[in-house]
Amino acid sequence: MTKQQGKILVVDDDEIILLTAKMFLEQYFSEVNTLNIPKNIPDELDKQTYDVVLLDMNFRQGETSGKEGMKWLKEIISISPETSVLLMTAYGEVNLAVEAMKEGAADFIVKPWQNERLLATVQTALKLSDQQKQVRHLKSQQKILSSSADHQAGDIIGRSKAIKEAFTIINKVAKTDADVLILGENGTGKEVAARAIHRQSNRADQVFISVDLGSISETLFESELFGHKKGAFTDAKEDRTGRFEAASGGTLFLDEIGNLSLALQAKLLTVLQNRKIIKVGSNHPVEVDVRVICATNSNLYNMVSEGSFREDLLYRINTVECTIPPLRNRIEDIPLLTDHFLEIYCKKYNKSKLYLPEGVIKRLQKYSWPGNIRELQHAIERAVIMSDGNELQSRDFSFPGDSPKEEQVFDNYNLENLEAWAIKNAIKKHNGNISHAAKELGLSRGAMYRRMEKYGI
Ligand SMILES: Nc1ncnc2c1ncn2[C@@H]1O[C@H](COP(=O)(O)OP(=O)(O)OP(=O)(O)O)[C@@H](O)[C@H]1O
Repeated sequence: MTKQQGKILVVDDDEIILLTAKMFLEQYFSEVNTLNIPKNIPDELDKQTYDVVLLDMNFRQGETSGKEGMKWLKEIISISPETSVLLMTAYGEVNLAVEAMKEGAADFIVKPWQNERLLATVQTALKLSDQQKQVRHLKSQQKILSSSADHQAGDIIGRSKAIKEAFTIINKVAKTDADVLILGENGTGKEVAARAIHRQSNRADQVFISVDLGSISETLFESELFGHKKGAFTDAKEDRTGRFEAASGGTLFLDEIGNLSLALQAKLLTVLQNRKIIKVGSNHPVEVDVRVICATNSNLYNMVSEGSFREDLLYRINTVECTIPPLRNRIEDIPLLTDHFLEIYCKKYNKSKLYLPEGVIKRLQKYSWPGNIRELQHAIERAVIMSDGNELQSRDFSFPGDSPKEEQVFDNYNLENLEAWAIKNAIKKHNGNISHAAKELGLSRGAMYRRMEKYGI
């Protein structure tokens, strides 16, 4: 008979009860452990996660109040909320057991038990615990997904020779489970490419979770990626599922991998090698089944020679490399992309279809687009908002460096104008590298993006 997967813990001060329960339950469930001292419960739950705990109500000779059982019930629920607790009561203590169910126990078993009834009750409790885990998993996925929903994009648009080379790699690698490293300047569409790989993969009906490693602080890195146990640190008010676990079964996109410190690179490497995570505050490894796609705008090979990126991590993540070309090297794609964004923004701002004259397209193709497609997208959005009539004009676009307004900025010392000017020029100076520009301005990447959004850059 194949045993059902399930970890059961039986807690009772009576060794005979422990032995009988263990011998019986072990025939049906994959792991059954026992404890005769309830005060060891917290340590045991810290070591491993149990699906079901069978808990005695009284642990002292002659004691029938059930107070101790109630205390441990609350403790178990607070340490491990997804564990189903079954209380074991003596005949006549049924009222107490009902009281315990109000406190969160899944059910109760009257001692001496009938084996079939014990088996059925434990099986139901196991199912309940599985469902609770699924609900928690879905909730945390939902939370993470809704926070990244704004960044979702459609298919990769483009027909230039340069982007077709990237398509070839994407199509070849998608069906495999190989780890992929996507390289390219900021805003070229690395995340769009990662989503395209996911959509064509065997994991397409599972989640795609994206993490911007550049915006996670050093202290929160482990908790964000691997999760934490309640109480692991001051702000850990409840258990938290990390991105690796939430992405299990699907694809995890690690953006800006070049921004990780050497210490965090070592932690990430261990997880990528073992495919197991350990939550902060726990010492119990959890297996994760994720396909990892990394991206960066940094030159990781240079970083390896400078000693700021681990060579072993680079070779762990770059099984296949795919470079997304900058927009200035694929100007043939500009008409397609502008059409695409015009459609989106005309709809968004309730404008009737806008036309882009040939001359304006040529002007757009002459510009170097240091912020790549993201910059083009913002430029079109701003032009749609500014436009009158059904045609966009060159004046509806403002290109840093060629606008006479640039000089006027200093006429009135308006701080917002000055800030927008500084941001645009820092991006230009660093050839579209947002991280480097943000560093020069003394901003985090997150703060930089918020300001770019604000000023429509
Ligand atoms: N080929 C494309 N077709 C349509 N939209 C695109 C394309 N490539 C990029 N975009 C859009 O451009 C913006 C930037 O894309 P994305 O976030 O994928 O770039 P990135 O290279 O990952 O940027 P970063 O390096 O800053 O993280 C997004 O809004 C995305 O929808």
